[in-house]
Amino acid sequence: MGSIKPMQDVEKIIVLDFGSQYNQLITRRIREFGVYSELHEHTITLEEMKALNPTGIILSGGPNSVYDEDAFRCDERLFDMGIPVLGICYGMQLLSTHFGGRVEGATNREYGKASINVIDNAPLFNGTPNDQVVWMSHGDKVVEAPAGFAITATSPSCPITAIADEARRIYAVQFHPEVRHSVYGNELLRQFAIDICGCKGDWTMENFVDAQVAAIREKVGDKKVLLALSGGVDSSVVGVLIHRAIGDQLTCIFVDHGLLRKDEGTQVMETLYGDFNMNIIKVDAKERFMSKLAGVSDPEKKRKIIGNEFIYVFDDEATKLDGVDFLAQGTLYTDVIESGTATAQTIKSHHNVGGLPEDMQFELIEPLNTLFKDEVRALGIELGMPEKLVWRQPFPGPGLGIRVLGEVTEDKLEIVRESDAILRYEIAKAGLDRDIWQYFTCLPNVLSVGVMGDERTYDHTVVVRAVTSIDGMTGDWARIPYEVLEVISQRIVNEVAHVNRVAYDITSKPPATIEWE
Ligand SMILES: Nc1ncnc2c1ncn2[C@@H]1O[C@H](COP(=O)(O)OP(=O)(O)OP(=O)(O)O)[C@@H](O)[C@H]1O
Ligand SMILES: O=c1[nH]c(=O)c2[nH+]cn([C@@H]3O[C@H](COP(=O)(O)O)[C@@H](O)[C@H]3O)c2[nH]1
Ligand SMILES: NC(=O)CC[C@H](N)C(=O)O
Ligand SMILES: [Mg+2]
Repeated sequence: MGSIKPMQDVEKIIVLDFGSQYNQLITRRIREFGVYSELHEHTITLEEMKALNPTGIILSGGPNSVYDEDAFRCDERLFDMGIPVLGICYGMQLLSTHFGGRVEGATNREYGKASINVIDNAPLFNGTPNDQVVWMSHGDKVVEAPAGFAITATSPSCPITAIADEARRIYAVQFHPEVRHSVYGNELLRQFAIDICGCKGDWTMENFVDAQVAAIREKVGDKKVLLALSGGVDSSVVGVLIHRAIGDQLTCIFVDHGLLRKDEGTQVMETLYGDFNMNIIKVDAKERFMSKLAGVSDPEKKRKIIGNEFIYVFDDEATKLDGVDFLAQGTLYTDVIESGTATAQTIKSHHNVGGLPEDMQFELIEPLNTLFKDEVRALGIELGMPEKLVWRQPFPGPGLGIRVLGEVTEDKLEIVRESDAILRYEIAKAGLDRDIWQYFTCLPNVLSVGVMGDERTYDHTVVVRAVTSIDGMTGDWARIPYEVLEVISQRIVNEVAHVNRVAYDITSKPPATIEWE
């Protein structure tokens, strides 16, 4: 995952991805207490793992049963590296069978909170009570612990809840410590990283900046880098980071694809020119994007067309500059996971990951692709960036192209652009812009009957979407006060032509996603 391996010399825990929905939470919980952690595919080889120089390894949960023919496995030599290993759920079942234990399908699936009993002085559970509540999500279970392993926790429904081989420093738990419902889960992960692996816990965003700057310098040498700069948080942070590393070898390209919000093109250029001393080129690519999108209504097709066209624009700019080998993007971990990986299903193809053309010539530099949005914001503050930029709400690369549902036309874009501008104005006026994670309007392409000035209308519905979230992975609909909603609705219907109805989306993520396409 990712093209740059910057953190060679930093103490770190590697999490192997066996497809659990929660595996990304493991890495971020560990980073939260000062130990760098990254997620890697379970197919990683011993040689690749050694190159990462990990201090400990965690095997994540996953949907497979260990005895399935095509169940995900890992390079078994990883167990002989002599560094501590922690198996979680599927990870426990996998390492148990590897060491000669036995796993069976349980008669009942166990899903939700469970009370477990920990033996006295059990490693991993140090300092936590013997009776504790954890969060389980499994169908199979270990029914015979492997030789050399002690059973360190039990529960009525899962007698072998945790095991440990202290001599080999191999540990496993059937429950999910990374999920907040496991009351002492964080403690357990901390014990593993700090006490068992011996990490110092002194990793900070400052170390991250230093390591990334050094790695970017080494990788780029005297070549040139193009940065896809949107004016959003992620690519601006990448811009400052790369500029710190290689100065004028960096050129930023801001693409106006005709799918930007009202006045965004001019605002981005003013802010970025004003605040940073970087080379920025604005490319007017409206015609080429709109002509490629004409007649296309399938959301995944639209995303891929937009992702491809971005790269073709960068290609054209690169040939003008000569000697550009690298393309930098502000890709986050969320973009990677939602676009689908070897183990995770594609939810939607983010233009900058799943939407890239197969014949792309550039080598990618994506220093943020292991981080979550809130971590990137912390990084922006660490880099001394202005708060107004760091706290900007996210805006997706495909822009209004995925907020006009179905075919994108100029008329429909205009409705979204104008209604979105009203929404943003009113949210800021009500002082809610920092509390709500993301807020926008979209056009579902639904016409309905209304009455305006005694006349029948048959016009568009605009949907207001506003969510609270920490990292965009999950979210809840924002409880905007009725008075504010009322003003928003009135203004949109009165001021935006061809709108006679405003609806408010009250769905959380999951089951919905934040954007409608
Ligand atoms: N209009 C654009 N011009 C150039 N690059 C873009 C544009 N829109 C998106 N990108 C590239 O795609 C990446 C992903 O977009 P995304 O919206 O997730 O990040 P961002 O715009 O940097 O931050 P934010 O999430 O705050 O909007 C960006 O980091 C940037 O590299
Ligand atoms: O740069 C981007 N390119 C994309 O293709 C893309 N799709 C969704 N998003 C943003 O990602 C976050 C999660 O969105 P969803 O809940 O809709 O999947 C939200 O913040 C979305 O706005 C994108 N950002
Ligand atoms: N969450 C998990 O890792 C589940 C592991 C395995 N699929 C089971 O059902 O037991
Ligand atoms: Mg953006």
